[in-house]
Amino acid sequence: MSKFTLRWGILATGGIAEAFSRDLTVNPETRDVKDIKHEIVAAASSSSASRAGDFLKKVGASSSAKAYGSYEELVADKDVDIIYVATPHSHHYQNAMLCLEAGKNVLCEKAFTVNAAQAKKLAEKAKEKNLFLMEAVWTRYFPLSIYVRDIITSGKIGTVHRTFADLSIGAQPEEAFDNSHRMVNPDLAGGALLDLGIYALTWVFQTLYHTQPESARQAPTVVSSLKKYPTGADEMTTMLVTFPRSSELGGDAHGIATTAFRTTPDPDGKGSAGPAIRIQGDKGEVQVFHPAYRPTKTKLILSDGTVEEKEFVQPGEGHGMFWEADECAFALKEGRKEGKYEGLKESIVIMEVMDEVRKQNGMTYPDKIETTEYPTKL
Ligand SMILES: NC(=O)C1=CN([C@@H]2O[C@H](COP(=O)(O)OP(=O)(O)OC[C@H]3O[C@@H](n4cnc5c(N)ncnc54)[C@H](OP(=O)(O)O)[C@@H]3O)[C@@H](O)[C@H]2O)C=CC1
Ligand SMILES: O=C1OC[C@@H](O)[C@H](O)[C@H]1O
Repeated sequence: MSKFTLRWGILATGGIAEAFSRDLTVNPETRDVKDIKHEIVAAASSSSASRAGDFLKKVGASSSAKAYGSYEELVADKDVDIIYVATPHSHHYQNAMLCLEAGKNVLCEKAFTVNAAQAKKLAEKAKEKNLFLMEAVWTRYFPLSIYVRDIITSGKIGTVHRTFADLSIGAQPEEAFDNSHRMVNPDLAGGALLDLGIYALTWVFQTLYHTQPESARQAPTVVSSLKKYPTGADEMTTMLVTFPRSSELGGDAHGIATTAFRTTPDPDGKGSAGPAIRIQGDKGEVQVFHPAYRPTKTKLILSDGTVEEKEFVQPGEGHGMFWEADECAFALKEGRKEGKYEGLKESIVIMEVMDEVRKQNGMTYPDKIETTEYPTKL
């Protein structure tokens, strides 16, 4: 069988660019995916071509892959089908727009942009240019997430009324990050909300919004509380998200999404504290264990006494980012322009929730990273 080959360009050479690129080099057959292939054909570093070259060697790309010392050169490469944007959140809008303007399909790291206005502009540009664009929320594409969503849509736990989701990391930020680190630096759109809260929201949205019939999906309202870190970014944020639903679908549903640096839902690293995510229906609940971004364990508990625990062992080598990469390949092969398990409308609604949370709590970022002006030099 001839395989569809997706030729990747990697924009930036930091931590997640490395993890993602290594996953691209894992043979898809090790996860039973037979009809697509990934190839890294180029990488670019904003600092130097030699850094990009070292990166390509480190991740095991082919020796023919090209190394660029600017993102502009990468987007001009005719051999690149899709670009993975792996810069800090502050830069996603400018970098993704650069790719789209150059006619490239894009997979852009989370949080998609700094605000919803930027996300909308990217979506419009992708549509205008007939290009694929997806937020890289890798968790949505895990077999575990597909299993949980199937439980919900099959009605096994009845009507789902509420989801609790916590992604907190149990780190002392003063020790873990200096003030210029992207996790806490407002110039890089740092803070728990955009970096980690997005995963708590992912669980709330994929269980209370995405699992609804498309015509019934309505943007939620939110009330929130946010605690700031001395840099001005947030270190702890909690959101109560209410999804309006008709009475036939069970009436309103509540999502409680929370995130923090200093605490963790898994203090002993063994799950003794219980699940990080609880999806509650009127016939039972599904629990998902920490960490919300890369969970491997679930527990289904039904009111008839059924208890089913499941472990999702990662097939073969790799980190698990290949599932979202595969989705990009399938989408391009099939001519789809958006991700199957989180389209652009949903990414925008989630950005709107985060905008509202920041507004309610007076958390702003510098104008130059909130702007939709393109190009803007950062
Ligand atoms: N899906 C996931 O599990 C994860 C996702 N992420 C997301 O990936 C993105 C990048 O995170 P991560 O890889 O940890 O970050 P790093 O700081 O490790 O890397 C970011 C890279 O972006 C480039 N860059 C361009 N401009 C800047 C700038 N002004 N400051 C810093 N870096 C810059 C640099 O590459 P170069 O010099 O080559 O241009 C740098 O190496 C974030 O949006 C984050 O939310 C992060 C971790 C996990
Ligand atoms: O996306 C992420 O997931 C894992 C976390 O450790 C990281 O900070 C975050 O960016």
